[in-house]
Amino acid sequence: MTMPVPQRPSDDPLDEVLRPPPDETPEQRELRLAREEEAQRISLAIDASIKAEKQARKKRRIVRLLLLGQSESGKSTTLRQFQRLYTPTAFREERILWRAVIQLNIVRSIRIILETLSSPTQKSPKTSPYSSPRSRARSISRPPPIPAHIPPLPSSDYTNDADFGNGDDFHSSRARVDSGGESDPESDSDMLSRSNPSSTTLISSPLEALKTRLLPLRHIEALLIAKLVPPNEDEATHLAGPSHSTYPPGHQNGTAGVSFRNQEIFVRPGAGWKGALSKARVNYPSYSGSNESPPSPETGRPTSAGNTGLETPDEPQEVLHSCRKDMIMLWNDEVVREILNRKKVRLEELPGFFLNDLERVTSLKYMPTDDDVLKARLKTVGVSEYKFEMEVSAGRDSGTEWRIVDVGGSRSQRPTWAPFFDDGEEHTLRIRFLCLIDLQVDAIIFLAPISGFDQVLAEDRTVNRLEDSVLLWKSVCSNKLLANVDLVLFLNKCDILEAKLKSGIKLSRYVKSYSDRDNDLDSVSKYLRGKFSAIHREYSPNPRKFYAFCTSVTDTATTAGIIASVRDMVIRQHLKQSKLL
Ligand SMILES: Nc1nc2c(ncn2[C@@H]2O[C@H](COP(=O)(O)OP(=O)(O)OP(=O)(O)O)[C@@H](O)[C@H]2O)c(=O)[nH]1
Ligand SMILES: [Mg+2]
Repeated sequence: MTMPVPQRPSDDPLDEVLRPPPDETPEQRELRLAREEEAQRISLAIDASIKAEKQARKKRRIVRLLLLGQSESGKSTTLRQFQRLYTPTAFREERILWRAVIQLNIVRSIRIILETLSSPTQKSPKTSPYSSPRSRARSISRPPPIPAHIPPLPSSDYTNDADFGNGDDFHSSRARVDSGGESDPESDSDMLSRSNPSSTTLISSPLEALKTRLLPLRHIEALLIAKLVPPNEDEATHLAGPSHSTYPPGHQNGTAGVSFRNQEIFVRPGAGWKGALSKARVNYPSYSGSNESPPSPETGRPTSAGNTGLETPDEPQEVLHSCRKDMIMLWNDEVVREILNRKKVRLEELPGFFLNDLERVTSLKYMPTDDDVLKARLKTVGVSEYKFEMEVSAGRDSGTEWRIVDVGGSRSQRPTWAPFFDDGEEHTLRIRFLCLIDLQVDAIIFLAPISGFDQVLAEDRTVNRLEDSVLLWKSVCSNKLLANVDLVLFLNKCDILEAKLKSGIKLSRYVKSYSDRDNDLDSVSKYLRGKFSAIHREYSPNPRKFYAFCTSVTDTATTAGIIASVRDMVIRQHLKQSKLL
């Protein structure tokens, strides 16, 4: 007699999951088999690419760096510094492409000034030096009757100097952003118009006349946006929603009635926007890398970096050139400066500031210098990897392939970092696996712009920038998946920090624990470095070295030395890891 053998449950836990459903129809079966085949194909392709990558890493040196930090922290600028140092020829050849970005940065600065002048402001003290009759008498902006109906300027990126006293270390963690105090829409117009009370028409004032003369800037702003932003990225022009234009009404073009005060033009990292510009670029056969571009044979002056067909060649530069005297007059006007000061609009500290170089950068023969390229501002969205091999001229490291991953740092962009260290969803596992384990990030450079202690995030005006950086740093340090990745901290924008401290802005006003320590660069940067170091020590899953530098990544001389140290450190780490492969 034979006994029935009981069915033993499988030892493989996946068996249960993978077993086809008992009532599967022939069509469902076919579908399932096709899906399994496709999954198998993808899996094999991934395995092949992992293998190829491993072999490549063994054969030649591939060093991978990830740049992290909040928006405007200096990630893309650091990337440009690497490119400048390691692929100088390519960097130099690309400088002309940055001219369009710089043109847009200039237009934006001028627009901020005009909007600031048109917005109502707080009551100034009776003894305000801003209303000195002498300065008014010398000013171009003497009698503009500012229309009272113009809506207030959106608050600047700077927090008010209120004591928020919420128990946190950061006074401004829930910063009140709008300028406090009593609103007095007439105080600027008082200041600007008292010397000519009879002027009533908009056009009768020098400021309004000047605004009218600057109208073409609005047109080139639209052109430049069209040129820099690919057609499928048109949300770039709608980032913050429209607000009222401060250009005089009636001027019709693509952006009529809409102000771009609050929005920033962005690009996805990678060669996309450069490609679009360079395809249209006129070649300069005799270009030798001097600071001036060679003239075009037909016109005797340089041609533009790009031509989308919307413009005559180099139209933005021609317009900027023809408006330069007015822009210079506006920026150098005493009363204008006083109003900007009073409203705490510190353009010099905003990214993409070129107003002190207007004569040079609006010249028809203008070719951006290395420093200009580093100062230009173009926001990043998405995540992208830049590969570059060191040129022979870069010295002993030539032949090493560097892969630098740049990400967009604004809050809406941070979910895109997830593949690098999110341990959440299962579908990200494979990507993380690729990025961190097999492709390996050798180090992360984390940028914390410590000059932002009195600023709020552009995308969330309730959050202090320094506090945001600290929280981000904490999450990077504590991430288990990054436990073996070296972290390098750049306490960045030290040049701006120094200027702020020198101008009398006190760190202790925003960071309570700083109390009455010296308010100078050395003391402040040491203090903040200590804070970041403590977080690193406390939150790192495993003990690891702490590398920190006080940086101004727009400064080529100091940054070259720092990048050399980082490079040596990363290569050492890389060699250590390759031995483990
Ligand atoms: N003065 C000064 N400006 C800096 C420094 N670092 C960066 N900048 C400027 O700050 C602006 C923002 O820098 P980016 O490199 O674009 O910032 P990012 O981190 O890439 O920002 P997102 O792309 O928005 O994430 C640029 O105009 C830079 O020139 C610095 O150390 N000092
Ligand atoms: Mg960027």
